[in-house]
Amino acid sequence: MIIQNFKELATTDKKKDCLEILEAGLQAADPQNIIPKYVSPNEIKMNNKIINIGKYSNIYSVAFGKAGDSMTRALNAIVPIKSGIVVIPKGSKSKIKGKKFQIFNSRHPEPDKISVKAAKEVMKFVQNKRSDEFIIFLVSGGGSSLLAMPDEITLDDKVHVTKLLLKTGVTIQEFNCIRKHLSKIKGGKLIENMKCQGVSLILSDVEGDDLSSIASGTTYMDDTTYADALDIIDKYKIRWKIPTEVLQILENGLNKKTKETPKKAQIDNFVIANNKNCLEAMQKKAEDIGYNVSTMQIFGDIKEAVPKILENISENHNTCLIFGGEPTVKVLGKGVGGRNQELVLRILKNTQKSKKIIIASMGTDGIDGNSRFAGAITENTKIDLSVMKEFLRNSDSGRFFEKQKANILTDFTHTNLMDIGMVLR
Ligand SMILES: O=C(O)C(=O)CO
Repeated sequence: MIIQNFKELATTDKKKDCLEILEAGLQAADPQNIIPKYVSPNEIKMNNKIINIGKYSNIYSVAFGKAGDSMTRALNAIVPIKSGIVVIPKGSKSKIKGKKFQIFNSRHPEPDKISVKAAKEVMKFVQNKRSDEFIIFLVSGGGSSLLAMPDEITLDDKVHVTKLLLKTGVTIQEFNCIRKHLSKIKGGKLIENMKCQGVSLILSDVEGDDLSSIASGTTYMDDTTYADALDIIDKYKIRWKIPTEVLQILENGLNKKTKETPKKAQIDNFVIANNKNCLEAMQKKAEDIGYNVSTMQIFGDIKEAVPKILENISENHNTCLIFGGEPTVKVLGKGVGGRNQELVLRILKNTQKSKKIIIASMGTDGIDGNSRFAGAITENTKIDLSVMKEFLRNSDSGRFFEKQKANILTDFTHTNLMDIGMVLR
């Protein structure tokens, strides 16, 4: 079981069903179940393409992102990896045994000195490999913050811009467009001077599996420009909050004083799993239990995502609306909580008059926003509207559900395929 407080939360049959369906989604997101589908000791098979890795003199791995440790363990169990690097978030403990892999625990969602150290090591490692050698990159969301190589700006400025963008509610594509244009490693720059061959196996946590956005396209390329980065800054009217030095870098790029990010991919980048795989596994589980299932994905502003979910809730019994994706939230107060807990609270607030339902949502990575929980599960019991509004006003949904003992606990799950949730009747 990945959900650690399953028993405590499963207080009714319906809640138990709901938790079992979530659990199926989490299992589908587990790299231990994903990597063996595509990798064998001598081959990587993907999209009708076969890469013969057996012919290289040495095989190495470089993993960065929330799933880095688990992806490496799964790969290392199949392929004879000579050595590698793993960069995962602080607090998520590596389960790798032995000394073959260098492990870095850097900060997420804002980078820290370890992110810079790890980026330098990864760059050196990649550039040192010979043409008869091969690197398997294992990429997952979170990678953008875990590897940082600020370009002509200080780490403090990079952290400042990251915090600002996180609070502004920009989309991940917009966020990473700016990050790629302030970095010496993102947007394909990591592999620009690589002499050996390689492939990138990717867990997608971005809408439409946009390769140039997942972990900032570090092993891919960039399809955005300096002009796009500045347009995003103006769209959200945050120019005045950005340090002059940072704006200068972007303006220099716009005026062609510095080179654009790479526009052509050098190696194959394959998405080996995405959020839809979780939803499919959840649908199967729910149907096996006996529910009529519908599925949908939600992206964009959480306030617009909620009405879409409400519209799709069935009035019939034994129905299950499964949703995935990743809405964005604007952080308002100094509360505790993440977008999943907030989503559950918003649905709860809007279904006070509806027949009995179970509402749940969680991050497949196990950590929702600044809370220590993955998400929340609740029944639509009557709650004072003003109380819910107050918690929402302070972005404090985590504390709201803590009081109800309704938070879902998994700890770091060592994967990241966005969010999963459902409304079950
Ligand atoms: O860029 C990142 O690190 C993300 O989480 C999105 O992939």
